[in-house]
Amino acid sequence: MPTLVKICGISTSETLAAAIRSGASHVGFVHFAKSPRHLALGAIAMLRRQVPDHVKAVLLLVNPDAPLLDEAVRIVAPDVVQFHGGESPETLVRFRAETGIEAWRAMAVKDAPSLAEVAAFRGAADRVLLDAPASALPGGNGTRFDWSLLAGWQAPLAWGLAGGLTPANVAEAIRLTGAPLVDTSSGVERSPGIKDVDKIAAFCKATRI
Ligand SMILES: O=C(O)c1ccccc1N[C@@H]1O[C@H](COP(=O)(O)O)[C@@H](O)[C@H]1O
Repeated sequence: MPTLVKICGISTSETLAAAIRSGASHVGFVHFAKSPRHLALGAIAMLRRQVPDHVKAVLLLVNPDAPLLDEAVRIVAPDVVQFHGGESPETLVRFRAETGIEAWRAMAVKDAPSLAEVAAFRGAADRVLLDAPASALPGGNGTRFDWSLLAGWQAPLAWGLAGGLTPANVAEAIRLTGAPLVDTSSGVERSPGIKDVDKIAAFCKATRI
């Protein structure tokens, strides 16, 4: 089974096309004002319309309140919403029941007990994204967690690996963790918020091991 690849924080048609051409299974758009990758919902909707059916459009939100979530879903019509804050399992259950849209939840992994918290999202999230703990931002910091924590881990639901993945380390990350999906943002950028088409291509190529 090929590893699924999500390129997140896309903000231009050019880098979106590069991700699609390079074989990404998912492309992500960030709506979070503090992020260098933040886009207005209207701008995301325009890019989203350029995503072909075989690639899934992921909308990243951080602790959205109900009106923002409703508006974002109405304007963007994403295939997936990636919740990247402290959203509860109940919030995700309600979201999925009301919209029928796939819900992912990012989880900060700092130690073994934090991995145990993933089980609370079984039946609530369609997938969890294991990411490094928050620092300047809740995510998108280019930092990785200790992948050896995943040795022998039995995933209680579908999952993906995020945090500090780059073209240079993603193959090793897949080999070590067996991640079925890898997610990168800052690892394929020239500078914060500016994606690099060559790095996107190199990242996608490096996942085919
Ligand atoms: O990318 C952002 O700016 C961002 C902002 C707020 C929450 C999450 C964000 N990004 C996500 O964080 C992980 C890891 O990113 P990185 O590869 O370490 O840069 C990934 O899921 C991003 O989509």
